[in-house]
Amino acid sequence: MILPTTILEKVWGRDVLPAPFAAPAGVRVGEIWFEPPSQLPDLLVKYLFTSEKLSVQCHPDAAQAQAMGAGKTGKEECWLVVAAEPGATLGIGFNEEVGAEAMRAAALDGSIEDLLTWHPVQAGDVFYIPAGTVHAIGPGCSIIEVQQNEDITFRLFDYGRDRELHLDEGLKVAKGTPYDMALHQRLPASGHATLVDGPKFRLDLVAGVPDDGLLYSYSEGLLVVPIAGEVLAGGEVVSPGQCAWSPDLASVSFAPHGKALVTAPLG
Ligand SMILES: O=P(O)(O)OC[C@H]1O[C@@H](O)[C@@H](O)[C@@H](O)[C@@H]1O
Repeated sequence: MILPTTILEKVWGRDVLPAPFAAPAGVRVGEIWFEPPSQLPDLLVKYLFTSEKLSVQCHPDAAQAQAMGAGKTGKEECWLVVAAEPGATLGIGFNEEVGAEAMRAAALDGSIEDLLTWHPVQAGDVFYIPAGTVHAIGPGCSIIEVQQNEDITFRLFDYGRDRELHLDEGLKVAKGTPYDMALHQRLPASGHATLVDGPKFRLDLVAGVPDDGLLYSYSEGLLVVPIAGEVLAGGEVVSPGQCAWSPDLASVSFAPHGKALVTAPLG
């Protein structure tokens, strides 16, 4: 079942999108969401298109979201950079440990931007972002994001834009630590790759036809996101730029030379 999309306009979005997407006239598209189906409500897949920096922000985990009355599951996310302009960077984690008071002061005067580690990126970079990680996506990126389906973002700093900040909530959950580079990887030139294996979801790159191990791992409902070539799911042709739900991986047909992401919730 191909999922319907919702387009979100963002101050940092783009009015010209890479194929196969097209922005409606006059709309600065920041995010395209694939609406989660009732059979699999826990995960949200989005494309992000950036022309400016996103806010410096963080997300709570489940316990924090519940304690704050802000949600149930919290939000962990994973980014796959599908295209990046030369010099594109993602701010993730801090260059050095930052204490809560120093972080508050840096968020208030904007110097938090300079305390972040700006990682140079290219197509194929993958970053898992645990709850509490302070981050800011930079301009010039097209990203596929897989996230827990809860829309809680605490903005710490927004470059003086006229948008709401959530400094007190954000500082309760923000970790003032460097990013753990063990959570970064690059897509291999060939072959399958497990990109995320918990705690909240699993995400794999399927290159060509999945092996038995992968079929076993995805024996229940999943989302499939073709990135090169089409797949067949539930009798529908699913193309790059689309996302489909399937009751299991065995019901999806992959082209021998195609590439697709598959993802399913864990726990
Ligand atoms: O608060 P802004 O800058 O609009 O960014 C909001 C966006 O941030 C990204 O890092 C992701 O977490 C997206 O899921 C989220 O929608």
